[in-house]
Parts: sequence; C-alpha cells; structure tokens
Amino acid sequence: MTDNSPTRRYVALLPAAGVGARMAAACPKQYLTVAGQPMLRHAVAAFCASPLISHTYVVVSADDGYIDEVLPAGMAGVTVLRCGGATRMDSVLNGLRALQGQIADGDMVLVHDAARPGLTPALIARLIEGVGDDPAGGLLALPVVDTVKRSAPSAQGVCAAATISREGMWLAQTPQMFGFHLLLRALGRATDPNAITDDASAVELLGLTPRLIEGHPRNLKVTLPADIRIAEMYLAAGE
Ligand SMILES: Nc1ccn([C@@H]2O[C@H](COP(=O)(O)OP(=O)(O)OP(=O)(O)O)[C@@H](O)[C@H]2O)c(=O)n1
Ligand SMILES: C[C@](O)(CO)[C@H](O)COP(=O)(O)O
Repeated sequence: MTDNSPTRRYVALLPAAGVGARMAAACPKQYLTVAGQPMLRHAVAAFCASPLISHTYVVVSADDGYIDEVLPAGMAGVTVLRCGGATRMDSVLNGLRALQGQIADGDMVLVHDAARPGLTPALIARLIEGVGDDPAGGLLALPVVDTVKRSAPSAQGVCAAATISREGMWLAQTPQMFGFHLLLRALGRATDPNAITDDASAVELLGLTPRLIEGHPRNLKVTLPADIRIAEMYLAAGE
C-alpha cells in the first residue's frame, strides 16, 4: 500500500537536454513533432494530467533555444531547469542538486525520458502503486520476449557469437522512481557517468534491488527515425 501521508509528494523530473545524435534530425529529437506537437509536450502532459504528481521539472541544456516556445513560462505545475549536462546521468544529477532544499528527502522523484512520449497517467499510477513504500524504489520495464544474441565482429560483418538466456531479462523503461535523497546519493557516488545509463543502475550499485513494474510498449523511447511512426500509432490509439 502506498504511503498516502499528506507530507509525501511525488514529483517528476524529465531529462530533456540531449542532442538526439541517433535521430540525426535538424533539432534535438525531444522537439520533433510527434502526433501534432513537440515530443516533449506529451510526457509533460501525462504528468500534469496525473493527480498523483505534485510538480514536473524539465531539465534542458543551458543554451536550449526551443523550450521557451514549447513550454511557455509560467505553465502551471511545470518548471524548466537550465542545468543539463554532458550525459543523461549528469542532467538528472544536476536537476536533483538544483532542487535541494525545495524537495524533501522523503519525497519521491519519478525520472522520465522526455523522449518517451507514450507515457500515460495510468502507467504513472501503476508505477507508484506497484512500488508502494519499497525503499529500493522501482521502474517500469518490459520482459524480454525475443531471443537475445551477443554479437562478435567477423570478416562477414557482425555475427551471433552466443545466445543469452532471456529468462529473467527485462528492458528498462522510465519513469524510474526513487526517494529524493536516495537518488541524489546514488548518482552523486557514480564514478563514470557514461556507465550509468539509467537511474536504477546507480541505486543498484548501493546494493538495493529496485522493483520491476511492467510497463507498456507504447512507452518506447523514441531513439531512431522509425520510432516516430510507432509512437504516433500508440498516441493516436489513446490510452
Ligand atoms: N546529456 C543528456 C543526454 C540525454 N538526456 C535526455 O535523456 C533522455 C534519454 O536519452 P537519449 O534517448 O539517449 O537521448 P539523446 O542523448 O538525445 O539521444 P542520442 O544518444 O541519440 O544523442 C532524453 O530525453 C534526453 O533528452 C539529457 O537530458 N541529457
Ligand atoms: C533510461 C533508459 O531509457 C532506460 O532504458 C535508457 O537507459 C536511456 O538510454 P539513452 O542512451 O540515454 O537513451
């Protein structure tokens, strides 16, 4: 059962300071039009529509030239933080540090990729209810359903060197939810920002085992050009 004490808040933090190199578009991918609006707006709208979320923070790069048009200043429940870093981990950590003193140690932070426009209030609720009061936190994820191969280079190109058992294998999505103080401590201790590709991996390094809560394929990360059509298909279909 979730701790519904009035003092415990749930806030969202969206890292949105990437450049979208793999998308190779004219602008950072979080600002590409997806289902009729800039991609970033979809995730922000999901958090704003959730009755469980007290406030949403969006982390962009200091020189971001798009956000002021995409998220007008003074938007209710949303604050833009211009403290993005060189890696996703840096952007999240910079955002948490900027919020020290504004967020209580016991408040829960839901870190969500701005590049995942398919998030819904129902998935937010599923994560919050599924994690409950677990001090290890948790994340949305999907069980692996395909066979997994480990590749090896060869004269013929990239070949299958081994098959990895998919038993117990999951693909991490976001949001990933943790207590503010725990996440700040976990990310602050990380020695290689490039090695920490999701927030849960930093918490795992503390010896904790965050809960895996089943997400949804609609919550895919838009990484490559082909992902845009898939995201638009799900957004057109509604929740
Ligand atoms: N220095 C960075 C890198 C990434 N992100 C954010 O982290 C999320 C997931 O990262 P990814 O999908 O890798 O986005 P990019 O880094 O922009 O993509 P690429 O790796 O193709 O450049 C995105 O919302 C992205 O904006 C960020 O805030 N700061
Ligand atoms: C956080 C994440 O979306 C979980 O799967 C993923 O690790 C982000 O990776 P990226 O290379 O920063 O897109």
